Amino acid sequence: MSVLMDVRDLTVRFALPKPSFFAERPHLEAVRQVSFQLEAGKALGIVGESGSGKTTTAMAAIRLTKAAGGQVLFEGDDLLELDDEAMRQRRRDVQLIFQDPYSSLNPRARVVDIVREPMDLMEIGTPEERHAKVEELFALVGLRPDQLNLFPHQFSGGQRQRISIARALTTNPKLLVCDEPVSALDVAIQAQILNLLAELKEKLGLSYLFISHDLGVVRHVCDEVAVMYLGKIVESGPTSALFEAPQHPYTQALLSAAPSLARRKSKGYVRPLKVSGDPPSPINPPPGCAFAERCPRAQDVCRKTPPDLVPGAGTAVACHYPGPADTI
Ligand SMILES: Nc1ncnc2c1ncn2[C@@H]1O[C@H](COP(=O)(O)OP(=O)(O)OP(=O)(O)O)[C@@H](O)[C@H]1O
Repeated sequence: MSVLMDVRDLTVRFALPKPSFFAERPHLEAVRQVSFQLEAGKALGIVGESGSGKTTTAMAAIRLTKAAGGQVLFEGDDLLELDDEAMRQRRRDVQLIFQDPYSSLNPRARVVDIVREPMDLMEIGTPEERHAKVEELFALVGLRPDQLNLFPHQFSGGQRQRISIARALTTNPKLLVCDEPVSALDVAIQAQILNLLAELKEKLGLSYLFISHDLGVVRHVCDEVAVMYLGKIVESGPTSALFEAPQHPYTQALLSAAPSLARRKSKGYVRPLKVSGDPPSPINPPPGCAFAERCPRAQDVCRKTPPDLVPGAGTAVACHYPGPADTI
């Protein structure tokens, strides 16, 4: 298997407003030396609580957010170093699917034009070829040809996500970055869209960077999973190893809080996380392991020394005391 994307020590800092004229400008380190590899034709899920840095990692990896450091080798080219023209060419290889198909489609345009637009902007093919491609993709994502001239409001949420997927596929991308692609949809529709994404991955040999706070969703689609906590990957590995034998106490807490589909469907259900407290502030991250304050296994070393991400038999884990859940 060949590596499509090799991310090394990716770091992203955001400047925050100055608290006073004389004070130094504070920074928030949203992504802290994150490294991962994505193989061609595979899906890597990035999971974690809100604010853990999932979206910023993905956006920095495809240069839509500025990185403060690191490398992103995409088929060997460092995306962070490419000049504008080379990056423009590379943009065809990477497309995005957003959470909210309601707001990401222009309400005043017919869907045929919405889907064709990336090819128009990137001057791909003749007008006839572009139209034929739209028709082909419409069928591929499960929409009917007689729906081509309708407007977005004439479609359901799931159908609108199908339109977004068709649009993303017009440039024949190698990588789709899917940022919470089913979070805005009813649970019953979520499965249909996840199945479609899994099917397209096989048919087209696509790779996915798949961002979700929902482990159940990631399990459906991803070959590998990386768990983020306060801007760092704390555990990563093949999906089966991560779900069956998680080694990091934070992954174990996330998994034990992941509800069954039936519970998620029940009205008013709020997902609990079986650890107390909140993550520390990313403005002043603690010197040791960021999870130490919430961790049932934490010892002195955890509060002082940050653990490295170390490969193990199943997953790679950044913890001074990794081990199965029943050791908590
Ligand atoms: N433009 C920005 N300026 C300042 N801080 C930001 C900016 N964008 C994100 N952050 C901060 O960076 C951290 C990571 O945010 P990010 O959106 O990547 O997390 P996430 O895991 O994707 O969360 P969510 O699931 O809520 O989107 C958070 O502390 C967030 O407040």
